[in-house]
Amino acid sequence: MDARFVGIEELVGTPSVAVVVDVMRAFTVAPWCFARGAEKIVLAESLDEALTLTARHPDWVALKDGPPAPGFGLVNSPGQLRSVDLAGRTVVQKTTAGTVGALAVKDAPLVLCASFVVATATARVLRGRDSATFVVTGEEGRAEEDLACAQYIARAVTEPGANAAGYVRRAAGSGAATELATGVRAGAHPDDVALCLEVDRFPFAVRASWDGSALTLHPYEPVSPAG
Ligand SMILES: O=C(O)[C@H](CS(=O)(=O)O)OP(=O)(O)O
Ligand SMILES: [Mg+2]
Repeated sequence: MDARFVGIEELVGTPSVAVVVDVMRAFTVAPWCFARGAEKIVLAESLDEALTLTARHPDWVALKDGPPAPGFGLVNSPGQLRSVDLAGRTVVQKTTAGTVGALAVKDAPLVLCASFVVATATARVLRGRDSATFVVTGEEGRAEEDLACAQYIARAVTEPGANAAGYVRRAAGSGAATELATGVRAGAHPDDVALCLEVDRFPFAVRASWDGSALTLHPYEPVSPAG
């Protein structure tokens, strides 16, 4: 598989397959929402749009990064989310990097939102594809945690069972991990870094598709053989 690794600003045209990587924390959080029972996640373009959507749909719940804020019932923290019951709920997610990256490739025929917790499932969806564009969402395409995860997934496509340890070590040493661990990033839980570094916590991938009015995430089961 021909793998390209680009920042959001470096995207040119519409890729046929896009894998949007945000390890810390948007696309670790999204699978956690599904694990806690969420039915779908709607990606908002702005905080205002997130609040407009939840005003229109009072049973939906808005999630943003940074500190807790009025109108947002959830924060972008896997450590905080893992004890929240989201059974049947629709989550509206808006973050600084991850959701922006997914919206930047919304016209691509296949968009996957990925992190270490869904790495192998994501690789299995990609198996057999000629090419994939990995969108490295953090730090203008240079975020080490996102790049390491993207490179691991690309490798796992052609090398099932590839050892993730070196990639996880790179992510553990990233600036984002340090910021989360030292309280620089608001809305964090002490377990966030560890939860973001868990490889294959979940057996499903996460697919983004346009549902007519919004880019919406759902769990997506790979159909290719296991591995
Ligand atoms: O919530 C996060 O960890 C980040 C916040 S920021 O990029 O450091 O401002 O957002 P994300 O979109 O999940 O990378
Ligand atoms: Mg990030």
